[in-house]
Amino acid sequence: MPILEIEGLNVCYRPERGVRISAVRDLDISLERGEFVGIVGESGSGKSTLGFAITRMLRPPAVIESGAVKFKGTNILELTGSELRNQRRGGLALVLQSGMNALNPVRSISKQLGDVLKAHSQKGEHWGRSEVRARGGELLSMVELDSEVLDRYPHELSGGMRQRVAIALALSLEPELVVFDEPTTALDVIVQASVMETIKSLQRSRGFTAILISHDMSVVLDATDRTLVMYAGRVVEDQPSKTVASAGIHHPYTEALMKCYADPRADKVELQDIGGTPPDLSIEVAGCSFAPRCSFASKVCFLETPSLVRSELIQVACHVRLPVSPMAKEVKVVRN
Ligand SMILES: Nc1ncnc2c1ncn2[C@@H]1O[C@H](COP(=O)(O)OP(=O)(O)OP(=O)(O)O)[C@@H](O)[C@H]1O
Repeated sequence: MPILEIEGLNVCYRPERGVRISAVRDLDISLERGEFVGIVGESGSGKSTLGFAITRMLRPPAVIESGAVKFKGTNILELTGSELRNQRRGGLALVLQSGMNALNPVRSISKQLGDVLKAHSQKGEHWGRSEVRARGGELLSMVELDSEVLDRYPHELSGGMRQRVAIALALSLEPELVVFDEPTTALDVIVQASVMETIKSLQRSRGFTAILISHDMSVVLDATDRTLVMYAGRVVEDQPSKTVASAGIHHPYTEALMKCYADPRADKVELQDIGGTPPDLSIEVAGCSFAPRCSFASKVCFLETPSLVRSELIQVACHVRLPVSPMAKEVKVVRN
């Protein structure tokens, strides 16, 4: 059984003043145990909304309009607060972009760890000062930090150290699924690479299932087994990460994204912007959301929303690349 199954998920934001925004649309995703899956897409494509929905951390004005998020077969969207708290142990965890936001600025790291361990303690467990320090030392060493960090406050740590502490906190309850939402975006390139190495090695050694959310295609391709490309709240492509660079079939949006990133090993790099702007998610339009920016788009693309179609290991939602609609078979493909 997959560890995570998302079925027909629709999430929107309904602010008191302002328009309704449909951030995640008709999403179906399935993750096998131990997989490391990357979710990539431009700002506003719905990646974080999805990450928050998976870990049930969405707050108003976000509303889950329909769908299911099944973790080990249980729809976590139907759990009560206390059932959800019980699920956190050995369950789901979220690591956010800035370690500072995840940490309490006025409590030392050991106190914060103690808070988490006590809040989720199980029958027979006692989290006194020495137990917390022992477990804290173990967790910090897992993320390559010295145990003296236990006595520090978040403002005394560098950005990279804070992010490592946030990862240690997330792993303290031994989650089986961890969502990393832009875990290294706020860090400089060198620290970014070393924190990513730690995440990769922890994922392999501890065997948890992981989702890495990033706008950076190269980070996702380097770290993950499988890449999902999101556009305007939908998954438009699902490929094994190692074949993305060489694959013969792509969604035109993925192709455009790939042209925006530089391979640092390449002698010469030519970058192209995608052109146009992402769609206004407050307006429901027929057809493929990428069609107005797509140089291959044809009539059918403006009329029917394409669904993900499988071709061997690849899934692409595009009338032109993997046509299923009888209408799509008749259209003339326009190439630039
Ligand atoms: N609290 C909110 N209230 C209203 N709209 C929101 C809110 N949070 C996000 N949105 C909207 O939902 C859509 C998806 O946002 P989301 O943050 O999930 O995208 P993202 O791909 O994670 O972007 P980024 O990489 O910039 O974080 C966007 O149009 C965004 O403006």
